[in-house]
Amino acid sequence: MGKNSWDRKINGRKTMKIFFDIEEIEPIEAGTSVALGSFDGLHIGHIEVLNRMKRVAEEKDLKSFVYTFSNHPRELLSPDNVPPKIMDVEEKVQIFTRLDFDYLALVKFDMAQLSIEPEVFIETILVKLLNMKHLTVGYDFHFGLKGRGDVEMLKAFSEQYGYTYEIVKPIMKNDIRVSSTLIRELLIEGKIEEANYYLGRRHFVKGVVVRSKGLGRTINFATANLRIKENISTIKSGVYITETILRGQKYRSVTNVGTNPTFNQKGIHLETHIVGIDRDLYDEVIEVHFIKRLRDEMKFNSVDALVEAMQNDYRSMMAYFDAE
Ligand SMILES: Cc1cc2nc3c(=O)[nH]c(=O)nc-3n(C[C@H](O)[C@H](O)[C@H](O)COP(=O)(O)O)c2cc1C
Ligand SMILES: Nc1ncnc2c1ncn2[C@@H]1O[C@H](COP(=O)(O)OP(=O)(O)O)[C@@H](O)[C@H]1O
Repeated sequence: MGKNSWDRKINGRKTMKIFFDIEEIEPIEAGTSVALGSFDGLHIGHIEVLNRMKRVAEEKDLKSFVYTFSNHPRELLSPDNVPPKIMDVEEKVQIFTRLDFDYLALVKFDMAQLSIEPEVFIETILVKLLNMKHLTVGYDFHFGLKGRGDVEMLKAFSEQYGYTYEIVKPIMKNDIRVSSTLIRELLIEGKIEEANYYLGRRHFVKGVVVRSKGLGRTINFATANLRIKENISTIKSGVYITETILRGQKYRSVTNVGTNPTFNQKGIHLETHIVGIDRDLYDEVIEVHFIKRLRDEMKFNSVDALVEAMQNDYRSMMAYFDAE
């Protein structure tokens, strides 16, 4: 196994092999059914592409292969206009692992990827390296130098290189085209229920619990603080009803995303109070799943007023779950 690749194991069963670098990809004798895309957010449109790719892999006895990126191509293309990420590599890996493919390549989108001629990408990466026999992509996928590669080019080369293809049409819901941009906007506006609807699942943030100032315990409201992650700022500040997964168990929780203005703090962070937990969680990994937004984060005049508001949030959260 290469230095950067992982073998994911679930219940001892070997499942998905992950490559973090093109150099790590090994020859795949059996041939592959490939899904190609950025897949930020992994919404219902992406899931459709991935499911169709997997179905063909099963039908044609090919290996299922997801080729995606660990960063957004726009970080190189237009650094001043990089969309906030819906999810980072940690969350992507989490969902891909659940979907269970044979191979996942999380390629860093660098100068080499940016400057590759699309025809060369098809020949050297898809055909030669991945031994691609079938390709599934979304209707608007672009690749290679200046984004010149598109579905028409992929179709045009299929006969010469001996692969079949399927182009997946946009998924529509309520006359709205589901896209990463749509979901990003909904999260930024705090419309979590709508975002979840188009994601086909609950938006979540996964991370390590870090030590903070220890104020939570002094107000009898311990909160697990996540290590700062870039994609936290994609969610509008405020208080949310959430469900937290810790060591595979689900817990009710109430979460604040914001800067804690009452304590004049800086920088956006995410902290959650988990029901039924009364122990140290430092260094543990938790997943916070967003369900409903309760209110804006506010600057209170006193700690007492803040505590009262937090107790109110707690009661709203408990009432929500009791009614479920
Ligand atoms: C449910 C909930 C609601 C919160 N609402 C606010 C708020 O409106 N304004 C604010 O300044 N901080 C808010 N906070 C953050 C608290 O100020 C924070 O939990 C406290 O400062 C303890 O921080 P520490 O864990 O970093 O010690 C909220 C936290 C929770 C869990
Ligand atoms: N119910 C709970 N929800 C969240 N964290 C809890 C809970 N009970 C205990 N903890 C632990 O207490 C810590 C939070 O206490 P707090 O005083 O807010 O400290 P800090 O400022 O370091 O976050 C969490 O990181 C976790 O280790």
